[in-house]
Amino acid sequence: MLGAIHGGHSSKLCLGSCRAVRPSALCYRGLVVRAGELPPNYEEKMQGARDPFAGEVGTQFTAKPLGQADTFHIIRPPTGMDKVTGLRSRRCKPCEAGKAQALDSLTCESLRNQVPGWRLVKDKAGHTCIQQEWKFLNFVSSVEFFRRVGAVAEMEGHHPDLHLEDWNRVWIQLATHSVGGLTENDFILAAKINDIEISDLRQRPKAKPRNFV
Ligand SMILES: C[C@H](O)[C@H](O)[C@H]1CNC2=NC(N)=NC(=O)C2=N1
Repeated sequence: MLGAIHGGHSSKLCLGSCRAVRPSALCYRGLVVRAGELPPNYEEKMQGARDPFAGEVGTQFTAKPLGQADTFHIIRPPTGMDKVTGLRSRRCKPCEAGKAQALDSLTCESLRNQVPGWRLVKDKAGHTCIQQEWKFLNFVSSVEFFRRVGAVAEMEGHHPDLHLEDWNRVWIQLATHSVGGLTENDFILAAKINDIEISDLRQRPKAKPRNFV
């Protein structure tokens, strides 16, 4: 459960989850709100937040605590930290046609460097997309991989093009169809797809013959 946001900016990068000290109210940038009325895009602001240190709690965080004595506080990570903590921890944003712009090639190249295994290609319509290929144990494992990817895509509201041929050869293409090119959503989803556990689906390395002595 996340707590109040201490108005100050932490100079330390603090990662980890937050724990309520005593859930009585939230002090958000000096504004005390009831826990039920979380400010908008609260999760985004809490990215990389952490538990307060004992000393911080003990000293009420500073001489001038922003919340009530019994609010619970979180030291916010420095502004813009989400750019540093990586694509995997970010969320895709809904993109309506005409509102989002496709990324330029320089930006695509730098984002591509953050998603190992993916490469920039042209899809069948000639639009730039990113693609990665896999080979799985069998047809069932390939379909299970699609199921796992589908769950992440639905969670993010951003969807890949899934291809499966020769019963266990899989490739995925990612592009933002509403802009006809690549947006950050594609790289965020690519990073999350890279995080999917697939060791149970891959071809097992050929067992070496064991010498029975
Ligand atoms: C509103 C919402 O963002 C759109 O319907 C989403 C759904 N999933 C999507 N997935 C992809 N790959 N491209 C899109 O443009 C897209 N649009």
